[in-house]
Amino acid sequence: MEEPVTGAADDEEPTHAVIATRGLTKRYRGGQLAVDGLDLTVPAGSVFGFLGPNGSGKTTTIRMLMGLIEPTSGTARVLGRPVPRAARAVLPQVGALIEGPALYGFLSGRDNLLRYDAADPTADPRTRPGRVAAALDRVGLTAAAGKKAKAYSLGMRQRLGLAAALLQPRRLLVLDEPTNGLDPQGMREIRALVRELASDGTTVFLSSHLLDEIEQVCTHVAVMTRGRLVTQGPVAELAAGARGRLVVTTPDPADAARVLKERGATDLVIAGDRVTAEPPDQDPAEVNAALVTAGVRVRGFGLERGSLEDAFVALTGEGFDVAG
Ligand SMILES: Nc1ncnc2c1ncn2[C@@H]1O[C@H](COP(=O)(O)OP(=O)(O)OP(=O)(O)O)[C@@H](O)[C@H]1O
Repeated sequence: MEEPVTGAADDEEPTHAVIATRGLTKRYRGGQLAVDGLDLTVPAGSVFGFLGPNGSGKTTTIRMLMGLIEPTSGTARVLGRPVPRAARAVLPQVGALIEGPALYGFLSGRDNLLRYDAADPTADPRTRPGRVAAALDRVGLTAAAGKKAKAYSLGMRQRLGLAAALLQPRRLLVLDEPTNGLDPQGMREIRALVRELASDGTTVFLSSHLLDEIEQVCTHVAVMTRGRLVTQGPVAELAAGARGRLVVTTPDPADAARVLKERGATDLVIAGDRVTAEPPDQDPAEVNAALVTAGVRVRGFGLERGSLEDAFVALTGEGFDVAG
């Protein structure tokens, strides 16, 4: 019954991967290819952002990882075990917040958690009140614990959902769009909470369609578009990869491009009086001097700061706020 953790197929698996998928694919019955050959590697201890516009396949992936739907093909491992096959063994170690928490509005926040905890057959009833109090404290809801959940703001509901996910110690938290629909204050609270949880060593996998959210809280990112993985890796590396495009503004763009090319700049683009390029590996001051020496009239010279957004646009060739 138990799947061996090691085996031929595991040899290539990075030992610290908390989530690893290989060729994971989901085609829905209607024919929609929602996830297409996904190879995802989520390192232990990371705050991993799963970034993509609406309809890019994030929720479908998460549902496969949580054993809620079967992949059409490919494999997925969570905490080293195959899902959905070993889902029952794995999922108790995973806290999940998917598509908003299911709460009873007529019950208080505390009573919701007590009910939640009671539904877990492994949870000792004698230690229940302590567990619930600790979870409420963790998400900052102690003062509001006696209020009915229907009187909670959306942000408070999300926090209560997180508290439910945190009743047991978890090695992995999976959060599907945890700040969706929240006001800026609610977003800040959830982000702070995610950072705090991660600092305790819990791996957090969160999906988002918000670039700046990923930049603010995540150590790693995978970028999805139309069911396909475009790239994945540390956020800093990705943003750095997009950094430092050279921008020269000049009435002599053709001459500028020639000089830049001679100096080793690549990927030159001329647009009106703007020449942009991947800068050569030398002091920008030298490049500027070379332009001036060659008689190029330089109005502006600089290196653009790269962002994850630049990386995304460069990788996908599209703006970010596109639907489906
Ligand atoms: N149950 C389903 N049956 C058929 N198609 C589906 C189903 N669920 C999702 N899809 C389609 O699969 C694609 C991926 O959807 P998915 O919900 O995984 O994307 P997403 O990135 O999570 O987007 P969102 O943020 O809008 O939820 C979309 O084109 C969607 O219309």
